[in-house]
Amino acid sequence: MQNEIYFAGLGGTVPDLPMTAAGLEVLARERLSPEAFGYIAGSASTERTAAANLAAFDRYAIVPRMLRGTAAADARDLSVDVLGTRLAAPVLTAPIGVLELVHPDAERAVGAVAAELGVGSVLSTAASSAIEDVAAVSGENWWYQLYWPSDDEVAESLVKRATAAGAKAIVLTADTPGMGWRPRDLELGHLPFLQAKGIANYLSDPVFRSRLANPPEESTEAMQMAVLTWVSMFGNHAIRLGDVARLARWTDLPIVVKGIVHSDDARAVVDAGAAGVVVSNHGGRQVDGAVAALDALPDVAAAVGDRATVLLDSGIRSGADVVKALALGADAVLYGRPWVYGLGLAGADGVRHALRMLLADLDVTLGLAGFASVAELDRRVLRSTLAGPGL
Ligand SMILES: Cc1cc2nc3c(=O)[nH]c(=O)nc-3n(C[C@H](O)[C@H](O)[C@H](O)COP(=O)(O)O)c2cc1C
Ligand SMILES: O=C(O)C(=O)c1ccccc1
Repeated sequence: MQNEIYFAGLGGTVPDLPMTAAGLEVLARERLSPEAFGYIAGSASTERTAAANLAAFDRYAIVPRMLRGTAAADARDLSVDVLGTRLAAPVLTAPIGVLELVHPDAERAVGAVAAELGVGSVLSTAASSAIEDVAAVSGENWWYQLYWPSDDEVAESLVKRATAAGAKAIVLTADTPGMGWRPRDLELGHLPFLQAKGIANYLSDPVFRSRLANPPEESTEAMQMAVLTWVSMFGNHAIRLGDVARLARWTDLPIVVKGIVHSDDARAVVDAGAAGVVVSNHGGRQVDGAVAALDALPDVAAAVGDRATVLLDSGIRSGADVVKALALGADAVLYGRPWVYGLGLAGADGVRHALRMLLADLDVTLGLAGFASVAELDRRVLRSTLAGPGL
């Protein structure tokens, strides 16, 4: 039944939201403030890497198989085990910072809906709510994303708080030692990271607070000083491979390095102790002109083999996109912008809508393509649309 996953628990009603990721973006452009929309939709410079991320999926086509008895919903299994985390589908919500710019329920809505649907969530360091508050509603399967501040003691404190709060993995984002060149934010004169909306994890951190002359709650000026203190420690160009091992001394959790697109880097971080990598170019928001994430995936997957878990983000918009990423070597994907538009349009309901759309589309696509489980997907499922006849 086409809509089983989508309608489960909805009582058969269709929310008043578009049924595609592209449709959500169009509606978000109409309804959200220009600042919020520009922040989400914007990428680095000419935004050609953001476009390349989507175009890369068009260079592969799924070749459906027939008469295999897999089109019935109860014949299918989308579940996966990633780093000891059992997920109902190979999907986690990507870490997205400053979500209060979009909706007051921010990451609490995202964590709760992901848990309700049995998928994972990754909480950003630049979140609008404190780690412990998000953990309280996010169920079991959430990971913590670390932007390693230039103050190591603050970094250590954040990691230890996330570990104590029940995170199942630490995701070290390697591609953002500083912010990319983002024309949309610059044109609006609006720098989201200068807002007090993305520093809840710092304001709630005892080590960070010890760096401030005055409690931020005391006055507008004290809050501004807190924001500037955060900005001064956000960028950290000094992080190196050896820091992966240092991070591992602060926590027993598996470490995943996010933002890997070169196979040498993938091999090196796994040698340095990472249990996983996220093949990602940050949705094209960092290095414009960088390789599309999907194009980087096969080499990275080959480089790490079965030594580490491989995830992919940057361009996942549909069920077919998930099938292609898994077929090219990913164990799971991070889902980004579409649910952020959903959050902005309808809070938790919008996040649920965006996630269910992806899961239902994946379920139907997998079954109609002739596969009973995501574990069956490999390169033979696809053909290159560039390669001419044959597989
Ligand atoms: C508005 C926005 C904020 C983001 N904030 C973070 C963040 O705080 N930490 C992080 O590791 N990645 C962050 N990312 C990158 C995402 O985790 C993910 O890599 C990216 O959104 C994937 O691209 P896609 O959404 O186009 O599929 C952000 C992305 C967007 C669009
Ligand atoms: O905008 C981003 O991509 C991002 O990663 C970020 C980092 C810090 C604060 C807000 C967003």
